[in-house]
Amino acid sequence: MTTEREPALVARDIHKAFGKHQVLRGADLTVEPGQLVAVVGENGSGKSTLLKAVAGTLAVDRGEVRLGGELGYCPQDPVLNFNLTVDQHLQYFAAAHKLSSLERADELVELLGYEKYRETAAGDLSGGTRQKLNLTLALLHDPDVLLLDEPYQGFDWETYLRFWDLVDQLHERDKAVVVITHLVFEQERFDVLADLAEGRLTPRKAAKEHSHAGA
Ligand SMILES: Nc1ncnc2c1ncn2[C@@H]1O[C@H](COP(=O)(O)OP(=O)(O)OP(=O)(O)O)[C@@H](O)[C@H]1O
Repeated sequence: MTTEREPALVARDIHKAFGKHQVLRGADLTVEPGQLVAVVGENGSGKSTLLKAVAGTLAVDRGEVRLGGELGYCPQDPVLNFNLTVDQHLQYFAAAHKLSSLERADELVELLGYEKYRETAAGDLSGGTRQKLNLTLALLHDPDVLLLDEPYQGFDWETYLRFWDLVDQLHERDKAVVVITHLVFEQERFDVLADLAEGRLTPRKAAKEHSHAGA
């Protein structure tokens, strides 16, 4: 018996212009729980604009977004307070999400390998470490839908591989994950590639084996 589930994310007919520049012109995206989706497209095609629109940090001109659960958004530019330490960021975000413990934060810091910077102010961190903190903050409340805008910029190779271990774990736990990527070699990791061109998204199945097929 198959049970119909609500999509994790539905974005419909998203339009966004900056002045006369129509960047999004009716973009549609549906993501199911447990789906890993790549948004690909040329520089300037509107990928970050789309994610901001879906995350609700940018007002759209037209269109609708529906989420089937809690959202986590990791923007391209870390939004950190440079005067606060890593630990202070974790504590404030945990409080904002009303989390009773920092267990998940500890796990993520360890997995991304930046424990030794916990007492360091964000302003003194390297770009890659700031990005690790940015990603940790997006994942802290264990969201159901994750939007990641080139989340591994500045990561060294080891951290990049750990990032993918983390995404695999989320995938297995039925989280919906949308990642903006430029890297052709990693496209086989995804269930769906959504091409953004001329303001619209065209989804196509990635070449990988579909572990969820028929499940
Ligand atoms: N706040 C803004 N004001 C004016 N124009 C903007 C603004 N934000 C984005 N744009 C323009 O919208 C277009 C799409 O930008 P966006 O950053 O979404 O592209 P992208 O596909 O993510 O690019 P990249 O691959 O280079 O990261 C670009 O032409 C950009 O200059």
